[in-house]
Amino acid sequence: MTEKKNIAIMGAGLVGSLLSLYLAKRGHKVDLYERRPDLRKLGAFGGRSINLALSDRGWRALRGIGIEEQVRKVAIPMYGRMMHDEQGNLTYQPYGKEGQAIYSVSRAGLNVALMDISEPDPNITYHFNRQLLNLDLHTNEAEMRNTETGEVEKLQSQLLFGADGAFSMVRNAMQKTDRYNYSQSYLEYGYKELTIPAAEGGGWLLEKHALHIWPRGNYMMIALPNIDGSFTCTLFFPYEGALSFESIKTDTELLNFFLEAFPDAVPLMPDLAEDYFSNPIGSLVTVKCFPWSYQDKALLIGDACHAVVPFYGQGMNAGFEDITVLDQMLENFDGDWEKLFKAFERKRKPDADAIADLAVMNFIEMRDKVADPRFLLRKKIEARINQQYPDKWIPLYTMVTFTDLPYSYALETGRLQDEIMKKVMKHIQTVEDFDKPEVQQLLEEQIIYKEKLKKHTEAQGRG
Ligand SMILES: Cc1cc2nc3c(=O)[nH]c(=O)nc-3n(C[C@H](O)[C@H](O)[C@H](O)COP(=O)(O)OP(=O)(O)OC[C@H]3O[C@@H](n4cnc5c(N)ncnc54)[C@H](O)[C@@H]3O)c2cc1C
Ligand SMILES: NC(=O)C1=CN([C@@H]2O[C@H](COP(=O)(O)OP(=O)(O)OC[C@H]3O[C@@H](n4cnc5c(N)ncnc54)[C@H](OP(=O)(O)O)[C@@H]3O)[C@@H](O)[C@H]2O)C=CC1
Ligand SMILES: Nc1ccccc1C(=O)C[C@H](N)C(=O)O
Repeated sequence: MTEKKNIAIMGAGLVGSLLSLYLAKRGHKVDLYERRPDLRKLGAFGGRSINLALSDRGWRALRGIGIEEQVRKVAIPMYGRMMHDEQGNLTYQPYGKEGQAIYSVSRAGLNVALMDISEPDPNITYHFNRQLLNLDLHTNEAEMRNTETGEVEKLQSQLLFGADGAFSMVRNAMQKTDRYNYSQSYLEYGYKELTIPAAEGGGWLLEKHALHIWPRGNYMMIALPNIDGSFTCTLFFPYEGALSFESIKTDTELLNFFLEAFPDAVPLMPDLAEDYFSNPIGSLVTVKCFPWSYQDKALLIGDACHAVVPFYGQGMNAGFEDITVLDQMLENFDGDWEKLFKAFERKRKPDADAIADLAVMNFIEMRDKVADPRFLLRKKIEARINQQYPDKWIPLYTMVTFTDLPYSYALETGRLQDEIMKKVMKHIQTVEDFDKPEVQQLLEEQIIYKEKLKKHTEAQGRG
């Protein structure tokens, strides 16, 4: 039996709260330190409703701790994308096969559910209003500020997890160690959250089982449904330039821009100007770093070691998958934490890098390509290929969203499939063209080639 540890988790966000349950399940004593106040005492979570898309990787981690069904009750399935053009015309693209969906959940609601389920565990203690200021990695001595009193306290733990998000202080401490690799890259875009309220008397003003997109080439707005009937909209917009956060300064400029760009949304957004001018602009950053651990003392997890831009809706899902992977490794654990941390970071780093790249690629798909009929035709053709070769061809979006195939495998296979799709699409003008003998023959050849390449790569990997 391995020794039970006193573990400190910095950050009681989505990943920290879920991680506490997995560690306590194995008998460890867990203390969580969160710089914000207890969300549950803020009443309606500060008034704003911000949601996230939860998909298979996230569900798997919730299932592992027995909380899947509870979350499903308040999750809204979104079966596809609903595109809105400049005239208000709608086009629909399913995410996967019938029944496959990504689920809109309230960020605060999920965090609260995780806290509510973990707090009664005698091995788990939450400490709110405690901000990590400094960490000495050699001793694991942390300097914590009580944000209510301003007092600074010292804290000692045997093991420490950094689940403190994209701007992690635990990572900050690691960055000061020898030969530490770190990069951060900001997009020239920011985001602003806006609202479409519920219909009078209740209900949703747009189709509730879809993720809505207003793709406009250089920028876009999206909307995800909430259970109270409202939608949270997010405008992804350049910081600077002719049409940008910088260029829109007055209510009139804002309304004129929205009437031109999103005319069908304007009548649904009575608080547009108030939301727009009072809500902050969020920045969009990719953070890559390595290693993720320090000796047998500390490990980063979630956004703290791999913050990705939100366009694939995978940031939290990837963080939750970190926990599933770590838990699998703990199953055969021999008590050597340093070895475990090293194995974990080696396994997850290529996948974290892959989802970071995929997320940037999906921004271009969402803001631009989805408005192109050729792109939508291509998606239909890919669905037909998947039907015809179910075990040889899985669309990239499906691999990322509806399977637990490693993100790095999905990225690599997706690139190969993209090459093949380009060749196939040269022969296709309508869905019916898919059945033409020349298309079928080309596809057959390409699938054989792809399978050979896969076997070759696998053999190399083994060698
Ligand atoms: C606009 C937007 C949309 C997104 N949409 C999706 C989506 O649809 N699907 C998806 O899977 N992901 C999405 N994400 C990503 C997702 O929000 C993150 O991946 C996820 O929140 C990461 O969880 P985490 O617990 O690692 O970090 P966080 O949720 O940031 O939690 C970190 C916690 O640590 C606390 N903390 C920070 N510093 C300190 C400190 N010094 N001391 C103590 N505590 C500290 C913070 O207060 C916070 O509570 C989106 C992100 C953005 C910005
Ligand atoms: N990958 C991405 O592009 C982004 C990811 N996220 C992730 O979303 C989750 C929650 O988002 P949310 O609650 O809105 O988080 P916030 O945007 O509120 O960020 C939390 C805190 O981080 C600090 N912070 C914010 N932006 C920066 C910055 N550019 N540089 C340094 N510090 C910054 C701020 O602290 P202070 O006030 O003390 O300065 C802020 O209060 C987090 O996981 C975060 O990791 C959030 C934004 C972008
Ligand atoms: N949750 C998000 C937040 C911001 C931007 C995109 C999403 C998505 O989920 C996009 C979805 N995966 C899509 O490809 O249509």
